Amino acid sequence: MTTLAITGGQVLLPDITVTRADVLIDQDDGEILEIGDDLAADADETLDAADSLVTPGFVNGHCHVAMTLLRGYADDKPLDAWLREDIWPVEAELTADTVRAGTELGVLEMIKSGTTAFADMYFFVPTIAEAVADAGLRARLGHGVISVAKDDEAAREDAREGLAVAAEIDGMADGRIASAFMPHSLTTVDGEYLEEFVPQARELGVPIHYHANETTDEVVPIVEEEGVRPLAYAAEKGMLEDGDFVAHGVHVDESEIGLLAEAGTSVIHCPASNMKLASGMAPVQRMREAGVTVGIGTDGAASNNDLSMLDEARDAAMIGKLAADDASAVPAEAVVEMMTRGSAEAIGLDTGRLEEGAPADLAVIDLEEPHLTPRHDLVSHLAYAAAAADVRHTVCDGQVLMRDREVLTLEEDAVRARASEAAETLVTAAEE
Ligand SMILES: CSC[C@H]1O[C@@H](n2cnc3c(O)ncnc32)[C@H](O)[C@@H]1O
Ligand SMILES: [Zn+2]
Repeated sequence: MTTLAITGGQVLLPDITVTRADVLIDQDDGEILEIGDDLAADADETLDAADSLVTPGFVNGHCHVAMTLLRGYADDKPLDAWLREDIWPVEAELTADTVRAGTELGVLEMIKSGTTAFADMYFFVPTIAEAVADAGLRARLGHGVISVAKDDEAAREDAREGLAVAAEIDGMADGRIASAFMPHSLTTVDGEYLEEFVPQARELGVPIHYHANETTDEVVPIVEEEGVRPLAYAAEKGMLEDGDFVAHGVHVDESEIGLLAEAGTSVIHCPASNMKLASGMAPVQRMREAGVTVGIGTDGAASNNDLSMLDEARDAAMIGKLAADDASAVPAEAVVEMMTRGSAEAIGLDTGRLEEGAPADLAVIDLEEPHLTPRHDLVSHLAYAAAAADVRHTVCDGQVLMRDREVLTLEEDAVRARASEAAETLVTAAEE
């Protein structure tokens, strides 16, 4: 057995308290062996965590990772115009090569900001899976299915690809990669295709993930045409079951919150994207009170514009209070729970907690910074004050992915150069 000890740090436990302890990891199994005092002596390797907080790796519950290529390409528009006028035309020019370059840039940013697991909906998913496997992260990935603006055969082909990709990649990278069936949203995939393909995803045994109730533009047509709220419509189509998870959930009413809680379908809150696209304020406090599992996600880098879960945590706390008109709503403990275990449970990956027997996925945050001084409350610092640049080390599945701010699984300069070139190629192709 090869062992790694994280020594001298303050450790964030599953009950969201902090204690002084070392963490001993079995690197062969990728599991935490013990959390306690003086565990360095028997370890083969150590990572210094003095003056640092050892936290579960952050779990980004909803992303489009290769959209790093479109960071800053189109800003300051609402969702529908942004997608139709800017994003979808350029995404039509994506290739496996450009998606690989964008994914590498995205996972590099994730590792540098302490994220060890994420859920992602995009195109060229086997290529994304390979890049995630090589970088050493954990992910649940799916091909985003869209039927609008396609003829019947093209729409079916897209849905068939969604199922085939889910079957192909599930369990890759020694189980670090899982899959899901991912219809883009309830308004961009026609009901007939949902009825045909969702049961096939159930047979495959994978969860369903989709954008839901993100803007009022997505709610009104369903209410008008179907006579029910969007999540009641989703339930009719078999898309609201235990293990399923929806992104955004901004415009959900009490009846839909009840449906989510009853079904065991989770919500991934994307506060930065919701603010930037002016989509609205999700009722996070209300959903949590009703027993809905809520995780946190960045959405893509084109609507955020970064992939830092620490930024997202602060945004979630701030907008959660505003939405509830209550400064005690969505407190620091809730945010820290949502960005770790909450997201992990929502996307169905076994991670997000530091305890014996749990997967060894963690980040070490350097506390020796002016903005993290004094240290009254480290949970508060994680929710409100820590930033991506404070992450010293990142470990996933027992493997050190970043040591002393140096990423070991990717060559940073080369990744940035390839991504810049791919972004240029993509945008040029879209302009021709
Ligand atoms: C079909 S793959 C995923 C698809 O989703 C687009 N997208 C990015 N951000 C959002 C968002 O906030 N709401 C809805 N759709 C979004 C992305 O550009 C891809 O086309
Ligand atoms: Zn999204």
